[in-house]
Amino acid sequence: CTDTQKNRMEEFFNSKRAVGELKQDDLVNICELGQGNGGVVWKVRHKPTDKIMARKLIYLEVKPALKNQIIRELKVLHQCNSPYIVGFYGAFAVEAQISICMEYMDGGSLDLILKKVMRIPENILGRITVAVLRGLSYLRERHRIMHRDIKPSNILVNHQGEIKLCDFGVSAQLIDSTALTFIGTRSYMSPERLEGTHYGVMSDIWSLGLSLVEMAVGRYPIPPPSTEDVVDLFKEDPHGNRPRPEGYGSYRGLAIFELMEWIVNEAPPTLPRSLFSAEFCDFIDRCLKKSTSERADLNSLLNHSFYKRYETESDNQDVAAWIRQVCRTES
Ligand SMILES: CC1(C)CNC(=O)c2sc(Nc3ccc(I)cc3F)c(C(=O)N[C@@H]3CCCNC3)c2C1
Ligand SMILES: [Mg+2]
Repeated sequence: CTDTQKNRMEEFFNSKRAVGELKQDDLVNICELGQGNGGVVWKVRHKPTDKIMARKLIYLEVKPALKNQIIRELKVLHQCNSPYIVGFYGAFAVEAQISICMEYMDGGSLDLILKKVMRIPENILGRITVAVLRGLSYLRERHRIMHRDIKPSNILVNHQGEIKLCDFGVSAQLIDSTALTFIGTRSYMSPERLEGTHYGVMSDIWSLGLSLVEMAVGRYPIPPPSTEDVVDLFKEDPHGNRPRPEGYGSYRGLAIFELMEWIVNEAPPTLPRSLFSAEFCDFIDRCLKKSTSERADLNSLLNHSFYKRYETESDNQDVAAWIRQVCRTES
């Protein structure tokens, strides 16, 4: 943890103390930030403190007892304090709506960023990898939980160049019951999880690998684009700065079930060696091993040359500059 990171967390902690107990009537909607599967997120202002927050609304048709248990368990999020985890202000329920109020990340989520640019450059993907692995390590070491929903839309960035995780499940036993209701994008799920066998943090590693390939190539990587397709993508714009043309990379492929079958039965996607560094290609191959016994675990990835190349950066200025540039080309 660098001094800057410590100061920022101290700052957040103080602003959180000023907010105190969150109440529905204290929040004013500013604009909608996104619609996920089973949840919508609003940019809101907390009137008593004028703080800007992100408020996630989740519609959960469950018995009041279960709803109160979820709210109680969400309080664990007050203990999740890390430079790589989105800050948490509090959670409350009004009728069947659960509200989770969190730090507003003004760069948005990586799925929305990816819609603006053709692809995310390898050096930025390296910094994203460092943040995700450190976030996963924090959750495992300090809270003994895995994320369960690693994908570009759950990795958020801001103009300070910070990269943080959100939407991880803290109320474990409720997750699986509710996860079935939030079918959503099971397409980031690992083969073992799709097969319904037991899964663990190794499943998060698969999801990280798949997310990195999607952000590197610019489209969901299953079924894999032919190497020619990928080379064409890069020929058009090697630096991937141009906003993508309409329909580019939009996923017209397999239906969700065929997709799940493909993930379980076919070979995993790989990165073309001609377009990415050997370390990045190797890192991806180790994340996307279908068998969990062959797949790299968190600790070995924290010692991988691709991670090592980017973990030394102490400030976030490279990412901050890139976010500014991307947000300037407002598409
Ligand atoms: C069931 C649930 C609401 C309660 N238990 C849960 O434990 C959670 S927690 C949590 N979110 C969350 C987590 C950390 C931060 I920081 C911010 C957050 F919004 C979520 C959450 O949002 N889940 C969404 C529901 C829609 C489909 N995608 C996953 C949950 C799940
Ligand atoms: Mg989400």
